[in-house]
Amino acid sequence: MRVLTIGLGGAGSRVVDKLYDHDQRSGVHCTNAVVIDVDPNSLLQLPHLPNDARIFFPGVNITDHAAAADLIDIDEVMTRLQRMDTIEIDSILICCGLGGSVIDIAPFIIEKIRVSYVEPIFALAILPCLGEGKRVSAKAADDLEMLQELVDGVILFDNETWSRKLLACERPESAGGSGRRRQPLEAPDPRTHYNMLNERIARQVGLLLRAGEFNEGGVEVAEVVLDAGEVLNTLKDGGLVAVGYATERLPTGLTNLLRRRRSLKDLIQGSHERTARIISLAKRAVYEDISIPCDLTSADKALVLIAGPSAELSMKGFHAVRKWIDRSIAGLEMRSGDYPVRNTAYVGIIVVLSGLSNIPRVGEIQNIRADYMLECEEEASRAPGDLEGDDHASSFEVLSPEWAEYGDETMMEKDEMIDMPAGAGTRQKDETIDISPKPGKREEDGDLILPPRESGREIDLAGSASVTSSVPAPKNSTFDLKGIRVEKTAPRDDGMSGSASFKPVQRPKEGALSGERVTFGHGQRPRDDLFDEAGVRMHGGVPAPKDRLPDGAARPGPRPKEVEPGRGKLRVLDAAAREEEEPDDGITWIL
Ligand SMILES: Nc1nc2c(ncn2[C@@H]2O[C@H](COP(=O)(O)OP(=O)(O)OP(=O)(O)O)[C@@H](O)[C@H]2O)c(=O)[nH]1
Repeated sequence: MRVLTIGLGGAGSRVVDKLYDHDQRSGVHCTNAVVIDVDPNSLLQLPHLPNDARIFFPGVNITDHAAAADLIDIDEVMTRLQRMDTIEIDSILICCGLGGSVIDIAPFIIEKIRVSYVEPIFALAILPCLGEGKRVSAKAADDLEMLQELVDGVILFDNETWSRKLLACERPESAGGSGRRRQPLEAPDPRTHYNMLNERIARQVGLLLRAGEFNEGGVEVAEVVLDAGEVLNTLKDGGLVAVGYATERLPTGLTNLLRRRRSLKDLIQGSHERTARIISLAKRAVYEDISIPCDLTSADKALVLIAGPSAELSMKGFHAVRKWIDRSIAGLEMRSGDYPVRNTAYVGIIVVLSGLSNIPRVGEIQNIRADYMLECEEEASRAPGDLEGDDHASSFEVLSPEWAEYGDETMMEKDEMIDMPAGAGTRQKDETIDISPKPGKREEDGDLILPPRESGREIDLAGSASVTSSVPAPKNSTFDLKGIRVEKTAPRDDGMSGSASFKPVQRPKEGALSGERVTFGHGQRPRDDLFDEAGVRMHGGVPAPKDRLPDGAARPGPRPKEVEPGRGKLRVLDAAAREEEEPDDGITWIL
């Protein structure tokens, strides 16, 4: 699908930068990108976007993050958008971090975009970590509700879940793969940490955006598997959306080659392995490697896409997965396709669940908001006038000294990014600072020039002044301490535990979909013939369907057409080099 991606604020800009990078490397070129921010350092540090894709609105006092949205001139943004070549786009994707300040311009921008564009607008929204404090979570809950009303679908990514995953665990790369393990991640700096999260987002969402597109070596593309319309229809009117994405490295090496050639028995065995691999990948995509943990049975629509070398794409496994998802979701719309990719060492699967009504983390931030509002009211009744100060404190009290130190370092680094005239340390108050992110930048310099200050105060470009002073620390530094949960100062236990109502996501018992011959337990599923067609049966550990889960009689009306898997071929460039670059689960189809 051809998409115009718009990044708002630090998180949105960095995510769009990553999406753009993946798109360029894939050779598909289906992404137009533009990012908007009031923090010059955040824009300067984006490694991939061209300069004219960065829109900077300088503020009089950029540490006043509450006013970030006031600084942005929506008409100027629209003019820039209209200058872009967006004639062929299928949709618009607004990327943003919930709980930030630049997201406040979303309603104004979306309103204007609706006037000028007919394409559907989606949002890719990032939920903050719990450790960022109750105030951020509370604002995130507000922001999410605001977005839901404005756009056609909100794809969610949860920083909390993925931060834990990336930081804490060391788990096998894959059950049947080469056995490589992820390295445990120790004490990452915020930049690396966000970079890892953004890489994950770009893989999950980027591939979905490219699902119906092919690279320029189009002659090798035999057939479209899932076109943009299928992806759009899954996301559209979808409310909240989660994207699951799991990959597995295929066994390689001489032993594997010999084993394959040995006998017919091995061939049959190989076929079983391929089936089991697809099924176990689907399980992982839905229950583990999903952008935000959710209840599969509360989804309205689903889309399944498997990809990898065509010889490794077991149709039996694919059909089993399709049936499983189709029977599990509450709604009626199910789309699927396969996506043969040459020269890749990975098999992967994407599962999109949309129209989700049960997402524990969303419930959690809503509860935190209620809790936080109560606290604010109590605070206000105790000491009216002090609330604002406390408010600021609540966002920063969770920061440990190490991170605070890092924050200062980061800000110093950010200062270094700014190209200041000689003698910057003693610069005059009216000096104009020209920040040129990259040599060669010509056209858009106007956006990256801070205006002279009127008052005698110096502009604090990095927003670092208030961190070390008695003034509350600034919130809009590029890599501030957000996203990192520090147990020591996390919100009060009682506050959190009282309010967070986690409904555990239903999971099947291990082995439920572990292979070809799996059987149903008693009373768990509405129908016993679930996987009959594919010769696969399920154990009883699969999540029991909710009331709305369809059984034969409960599904009214005609079923929508289910997409039959097609066959397409995507040329993969330099797969070996990509393997070097992406030692974890980087499937080479992104090239
Ligand atoms: N995944 C990811 N999340 C981020 C990143 N940067 C920030 N976030 C999250 O997004 C939320 C909003 O942060 P930003 O987008 O930087 O905020 P902003 O809109 O630029 O404005 P300020 O709040 O003034 O910084 C934060 O609370 C973090 O949880 C990033 O690079 N990747």
